[in-house]
Amino acid sequence: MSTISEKIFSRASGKNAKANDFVIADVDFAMAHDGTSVLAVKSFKEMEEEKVWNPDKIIIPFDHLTPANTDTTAALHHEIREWIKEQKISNFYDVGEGICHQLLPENGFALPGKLVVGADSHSCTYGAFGAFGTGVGATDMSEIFASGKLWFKVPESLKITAEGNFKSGVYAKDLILKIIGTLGVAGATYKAAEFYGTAIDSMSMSGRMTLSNMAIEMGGKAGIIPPDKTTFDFLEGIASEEYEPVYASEDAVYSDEYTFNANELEPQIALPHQVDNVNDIGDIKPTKLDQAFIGTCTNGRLEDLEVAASILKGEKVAIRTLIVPASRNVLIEAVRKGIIETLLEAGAVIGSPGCGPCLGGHMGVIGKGETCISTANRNFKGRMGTGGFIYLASPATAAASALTGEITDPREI
Ligand SMILES: CC(C)[C@H](C(=O)O)[C@@H](O)C(=O)O
Ligand code: SF4
Repeated sequence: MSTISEKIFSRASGKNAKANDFVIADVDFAMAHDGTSVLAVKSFKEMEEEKVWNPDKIIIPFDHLTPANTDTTAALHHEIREWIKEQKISNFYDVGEGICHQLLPENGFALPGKLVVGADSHSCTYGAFGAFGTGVGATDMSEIFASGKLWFKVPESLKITAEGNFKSGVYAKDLILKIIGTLGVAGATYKAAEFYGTAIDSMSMSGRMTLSNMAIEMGGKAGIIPPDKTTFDFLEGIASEEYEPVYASEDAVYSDEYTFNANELEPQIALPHQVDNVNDIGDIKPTKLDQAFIGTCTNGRLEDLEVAASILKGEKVAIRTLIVPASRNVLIEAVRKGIIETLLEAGAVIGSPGCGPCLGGHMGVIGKGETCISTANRNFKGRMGTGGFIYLASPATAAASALTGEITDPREI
C-alpha cells in the first residue's frame, strides 16, 4: 500500500516510511550549481567539516551566471573551483556544459528509484526518470555534503492522469501549464505528484522532463513519472550506476486525483506575473512582444530547438529572439542537424549552454515595460528584468510568436 515516494523513502531511510513520517534518508546524488554551491560550501566550512561524504556522489554544474558576468561572479566561481579541486569532486561541469537539470539526466545521475537532491527548486525534473528528485536550500545541502543524509517529511501524493493524444501544435509544456492553471500555484504544496495515462506514456523523455520540471510551480515536492521502456532506452549505456525501478502499489493512497484530456488541449499561455495565470491561446487578447526566449531546463532540449527551427525555417524573426541550448550535447546535436544554421539564418541569437536570461541574472534581460515570450517555467514579476512582462509558452508558440512579433498560435503559421 505505498506510493512511489513512500517506497523510495523506505529504501533510503531503512524503515517503512509512510506519508507524513519524518525520516532521515541517505541521498543517492547531491547537486549544487554555481548559484547555490557558494552558500553550501560556506556553511560546510562553518561546520568545520573537512571532507565531503562522497566526492563521486556530488555533482556541481556551473550554469546560472556563465560565463562569469562580473568580477564578483568570477571570484565566486574561482572559489568554488578551488574547493572542488580540494575535495576531489569528480562530477564538475564548468561553464558552457549546460544546465544542471539537463546535465544530471544526460550523465546518468537521474535514475529510477533514487533519491536525488539538488540545491535548486527545479530538481523535481529528475522525477521524469522515476527518481524522487527534489530541491533544498543551500544550508541543507551543506549537511548532505558532510553526511550524505538529510531529514525529510515523506510527502503525501497526488495522482495526475492525462489520457489521449496531443493535437498538432500542442506539447507537454501546454499540458503542464494546463495542470498548473487548474491546480493553482499552491495546489500541490509539499505533495509528490505521480503522473499516469496514455498522454504521458507516449511522451519522449524530453517531454516528460518538461512536465516534471514544473511540478514545483504548483508547490510540488516532486513530480514523478513511473519508468518504462522509454526511460530504460534513454538510460541504456549512460546510467552512472545500477538502479531498481520503483512503482506504486495498486492500493496506494493519494490525497487527490485529477484527470486531464490531451485530445481537448489547446496551446496554453501563462500570463504575467503568475505561473497559474493560464489561458487557452485563443482566449487572450492581442499581445505585442519585444523578445522571444527559447531555452532553460524546461524547454531547451534538442526536440525543443527542432520544433522552433521547423517553424523558423526560411523565415525572419520580427523581434529579438534568444535561443539557449540546455547543454553542450544539445548544442552539438543541433549543429549536426543543421538546426543552429536554420535558427541563425532566421535572425536568432544563440547563447552558450546554461540558464541564459531565465532568471534575469545574465544576458537577455528585458527593459521596463517590455514583454517577452519565454519557454521557461516562471514568469514572476521582475524575474527577467525590473518592470518586464513574461508570457510562458511552448517552444512552438514562442517560435511562431517570434515570427509575427505578437503572441501567435503555432497552428496559424
Ligand atoms: C538560483 C536558484 C536558487 C533558483 C532555484 O532554486 O530555482 C533558480 O534556478 C530559479 O530557477 O529561480
Ligand atoms: S534554467 Fe531557469 S529555472 Fe532552470 S535552473 Fe536555470 S534559472 Fe532555474
